[in-house]
Amino acid sequence: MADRCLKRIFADRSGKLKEAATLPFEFLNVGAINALYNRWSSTPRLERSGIPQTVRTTTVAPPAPVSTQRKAAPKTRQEIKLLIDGQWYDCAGWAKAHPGGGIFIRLLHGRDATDVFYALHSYGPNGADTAAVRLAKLPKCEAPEAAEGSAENTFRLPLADSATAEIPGSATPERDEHAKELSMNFQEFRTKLENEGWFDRSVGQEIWALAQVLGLCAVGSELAWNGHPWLATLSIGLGMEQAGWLGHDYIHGRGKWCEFMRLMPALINGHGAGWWSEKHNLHHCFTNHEGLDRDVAMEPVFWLRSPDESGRADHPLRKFQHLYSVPMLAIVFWLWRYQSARFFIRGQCADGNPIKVDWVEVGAMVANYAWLATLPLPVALGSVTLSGWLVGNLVTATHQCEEIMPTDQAIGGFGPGGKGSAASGKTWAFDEFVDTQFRSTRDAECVFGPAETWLWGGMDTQLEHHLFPTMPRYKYHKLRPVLKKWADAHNAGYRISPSTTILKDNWTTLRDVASV
Ligand code: HEM
Repeated sequence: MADRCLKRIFADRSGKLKEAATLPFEFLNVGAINALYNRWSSTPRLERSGIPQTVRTTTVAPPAPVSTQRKAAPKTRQEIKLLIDGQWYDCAGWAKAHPGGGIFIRLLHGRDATDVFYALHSYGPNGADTAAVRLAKLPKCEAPEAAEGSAENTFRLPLADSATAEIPGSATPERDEHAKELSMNFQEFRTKLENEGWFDRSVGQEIWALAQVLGLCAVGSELAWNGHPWLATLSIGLGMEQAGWLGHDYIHGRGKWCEFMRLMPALINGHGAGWWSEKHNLHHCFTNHEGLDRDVAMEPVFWLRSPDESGRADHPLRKFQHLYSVPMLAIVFWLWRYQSARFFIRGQCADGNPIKVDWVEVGAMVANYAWLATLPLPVALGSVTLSGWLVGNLVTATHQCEEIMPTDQAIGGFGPGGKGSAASGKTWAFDEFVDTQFRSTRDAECVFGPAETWLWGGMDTQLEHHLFPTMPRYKYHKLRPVLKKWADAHNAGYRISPSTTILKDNWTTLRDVASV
């Protein structure tokens, strides 16, 4: 583990990685300490998942300038290279087959993707190891060539040398340096949590969570069929709301159980896992980065930065956004239904590449509409509206009032040639993953007791979730003090506010931007 971190830090500028394990003590020239360190350095992650770790050799190959210098854009459209655990991988072929969609791989070209890889994938300790096995089979390669002076030379690795790199986006040299250190320490923290079993799922908790959703929907349906529309709407609405949070947990989760349960959101809410995963994971990888995170890209309906600040064209709606924001969020689940259906009908993912239609999921969505059709119309309409309104208000509250990161404007949002499409042939600039999470969200302290915590469905531990998306959500509250302690020790900037404050800050942000 430490090995992996050190390889990333101590790659030298000539492009050769030195014997990473000895490096931290090299300047002290104390051989005994080096020997001890070598003996004690922990097993790398791929080895722990049963995969031989070819990266961990005495002479680390290939030469990988994790530098630090600014790099050139890829020579050809096909060149896609990612750095994971100190090893460069040629991902040009893999991008086309990547189960999460090619967009994620292409956007990370030329960058250290270690943190985001372990955050999202199955790699052993979190229920499966498919992604780690796949990674070990990818062709290894050398780093993208540096070409100083090139007009395309506009990007940096996330762990760039702050003294020399030109840093686009919202990062500054000081912040970049801090982000680099944080990333290194975070990997050790993650390993510690893995070893302590934080990623293990509990059968009892899984059954209880599912029983609540099914119970509320079943009771609600019974009430609806027996002439109690108000109670039925409340019961089904809450069931759908809880299904939203539970589906979120399943889709992030790894392993057979979560994989199987990915159908649940389609069955209860008509939301497709494929569509949602792509949208939501863009939010996870590039949190609060304008142009990529669609959770903060809602103009002209919601403006999080004024046109003066963002340089984008204004719209008359902006002046009223704080007035309509809270009621308008009632359309969220309707919108997600529409977008899920459109995903299949268009057969395309965000970067325009064709998707493989999951017919079982389509069947589950059809079953959902069949169930709704058996309910009285006001109950069906009311339940979807109520659940979407609750989810919409809680989801937006945890990010909208936080720092918005103006990504390299050249990404151009989702317009033509933007979003890291194959045609763009360029490497993008993002802020570092771990640091971004601390800057882009905070935890909420529920002030109205357990009922409110239940309604938040885990979103009140938003920071824990963003750092460890594959961890079961019922572990997050216990993790909170542990994370806080770690964050304080590393000056990471852990933040928490009463839930009422967060909701108010969210609304105030909209009002302030409206009044500019
Ligand atoms: C280059 C090495 C990579 C390999 C071998 C790889 C492999 C995989 C595999 C096997 C899956 C299926 C789910 C799983 O088993 O975890 C997956 C899903 C996914 N990957 Fe990757 N991946 C790579 C890089 C990346 C990167 C750098 C990102 C993000 C920037 C990313 C984002 C995703 C997303 C969003 C999903 C979908 C998750 C879901 O459906 O819930 N992948 N990847």
